[in-house]
Amino acid sequence: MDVTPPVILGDEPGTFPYSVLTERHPAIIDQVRAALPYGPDRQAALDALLHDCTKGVIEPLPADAHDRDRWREWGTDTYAGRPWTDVPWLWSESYFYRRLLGAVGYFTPGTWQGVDPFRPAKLAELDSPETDEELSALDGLAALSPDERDRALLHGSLWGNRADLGFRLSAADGTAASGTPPLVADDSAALWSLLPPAPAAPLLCLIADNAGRELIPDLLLIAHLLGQGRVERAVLHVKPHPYFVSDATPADVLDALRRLRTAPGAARSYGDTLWAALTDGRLAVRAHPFSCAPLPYERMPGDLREEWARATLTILKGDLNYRRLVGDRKWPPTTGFADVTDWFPGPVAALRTLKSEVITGLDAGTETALTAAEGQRWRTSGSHALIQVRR
Ligand SMILES: O=P(O)(O)OC[C@@]1(O)O[C@H](CO)[C@@H](O)[C@@H]1O
Repeated sequence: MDVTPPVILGDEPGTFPYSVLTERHPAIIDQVRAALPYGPDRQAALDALLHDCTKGVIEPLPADAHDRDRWREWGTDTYAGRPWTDVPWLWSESYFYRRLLGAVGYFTPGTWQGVDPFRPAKLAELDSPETDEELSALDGLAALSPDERDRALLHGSLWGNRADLGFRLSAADGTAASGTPPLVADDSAALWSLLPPAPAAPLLCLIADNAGRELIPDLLLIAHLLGQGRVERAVLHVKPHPYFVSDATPADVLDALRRLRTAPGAARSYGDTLWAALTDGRLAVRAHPFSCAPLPYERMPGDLREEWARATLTILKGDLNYRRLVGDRKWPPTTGFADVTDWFPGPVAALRTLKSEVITGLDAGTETALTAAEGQRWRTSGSHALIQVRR
């Protein structure tokens, strides 16, 4: 008997996925219109997308789209003609961002080719006083014990996942929740045991999520692990094009590096470490097309499978990567994390704040306590976090 629970759709009014499709996506279209002075042709394309994604059905990509065939393989042949709310939520969200980039002319020769519609918001965050504060806090790390420093940098990367610009559009007061309650699952001991101080792990892969205030602590963690000799080589996976509002692209990596190297104090030396690691090849940045695929990682192509099989550890950051890792399904929360990730080609860790319904690997007591205190809100509020590891 097949006991795999159903994939999450966006078809139930009152649920978080439904609100993303019917409220968040229109709000993102407005945000994009306000961010850059798109001309009448682009405004009309955005009008058409707004109509399509709220009142229309899924349309295939135009015949001349460079990635039309890729998207046919990824699902447009199956889902074209269906309402956006009736297909897997993971798929419809991802397709929305592809269509948005099409509407603003990101892929077509002309003024807007290659212009990230989310860049103004990303830069504002990167240059904010909050980022200044986070960078100056690095000066205090030298006074900590090695274990405390490890923990501070790991938790910096974990909680950096709250800094998600798309998520803030939906947070009740426009900001993500503050405070850091205990983790709902914490396998950090297993994570550190995979990355002992010696011998150095030959390869760490980190699959990044958001730019700005999440990417900076991700880079700091990588610099720390390289600097400590826990890791010989690291590959940072980012998105090949703008995605889910604030997801990191190669351009965002360069912006983050610039931010670190122009900061005073310890931040600058972390930036210098990263610069040196990039130039001598100990750190590589990769932007694979599958990073923007609307599919679970279980369907990863052979080259990624091969790389992640070689890695001592692959760390996946954030909510969307978690959904893609465990499958965006209605798992009972106590389903074993190791059971749903047993197909992953090597040891894998998830560092995630909880921003959507899907969850695995909780113990029954934790689930009961969270639900008693908050109803189901703990699943989506972004105020809880986890570190889960499968060796
Ligand atoms: O992956 P991230 O940045 O942590 O979160 C992405 C997110 O904001 O977008 C989705 C809803 O659009 C949810 O999975 C989640 O809330």
